Amino acid sequence: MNLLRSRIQREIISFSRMCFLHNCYKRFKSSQQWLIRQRSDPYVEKAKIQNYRCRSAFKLLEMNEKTNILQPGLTVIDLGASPGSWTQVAVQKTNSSGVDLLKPKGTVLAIDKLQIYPIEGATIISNMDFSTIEAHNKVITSLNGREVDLVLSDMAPSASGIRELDKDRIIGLCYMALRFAALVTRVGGNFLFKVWDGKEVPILEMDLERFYKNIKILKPNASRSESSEKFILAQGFKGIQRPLEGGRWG
Ligand SMILES: C[S@@+](CC[C@H](N)C(=O)[O-])C[C@H]1O[C@@H](n2cnc3c(N)ncnc32)[C@H](O)[C@@H]1O
Repeated sequence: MNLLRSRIQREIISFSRMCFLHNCYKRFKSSQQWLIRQRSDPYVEKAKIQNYRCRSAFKLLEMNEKTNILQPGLTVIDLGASPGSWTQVAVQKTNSSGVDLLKPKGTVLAIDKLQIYPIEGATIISNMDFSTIEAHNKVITSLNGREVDLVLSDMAPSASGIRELDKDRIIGLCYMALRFAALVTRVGGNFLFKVWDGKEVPILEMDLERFYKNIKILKPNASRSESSEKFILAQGFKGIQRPLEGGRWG
């Protein structure tokens, strides 16, 4: 009996070792592929040259080129902003330059659960998980009563390796961003956010139609074709009844 038990224990240990080694190999392989892809990616090089913190800047630049959602003078919130390339683009586009010099300055507020190093012209809220009430209150306080023209969300959960679970998690982040956008956006304002395509996306699009006049799906060239990532632009916020101070609704 004892012999059998120790044999089973040995088998379990060697199986665990095999799984551990297999996982190490998978991680090594995927980090090698990541390195190769980064080296041959023209957007990585362009981001370095143009001083953007990462290649994602070109996704927003391209989507803005098509839709003109970023204009001088706008108030913009950037959710899941670290390392900060979308915030850099938002600051550039909402602040006047050249012929727009007479237009008012924009306001950009960026938040992430990770560190965001300072970006001139933006208010940064680092190391704060947006799924907490404290984070929502902090953003609302920083807005100082100003209504928001545009909410951006490039938030993405850390990959668990289980695709369906990750897709569900990003949908959770999208609904959280939508609820917040509905609280702070002015009537007519816009909401641009990232999803990973999946069975929940059509339901999300239907929910968006209750709050926004126009829904567009965008897949910029800078978004890798093999990625299920796509962006949804919801335009023309219809407005909701918001709670007044003291808990009444108005
Ligand atoms: C793809 S990155 C954003 C890149 C950014 N748009 C840029 O251009 O630099 C996704 C970010 O979402 C953030 N994120 C995910 N869940 C979050 C949460 N609950 N609260 C705040 N940030 C979150 C991650 O920390 C990560 O930095």
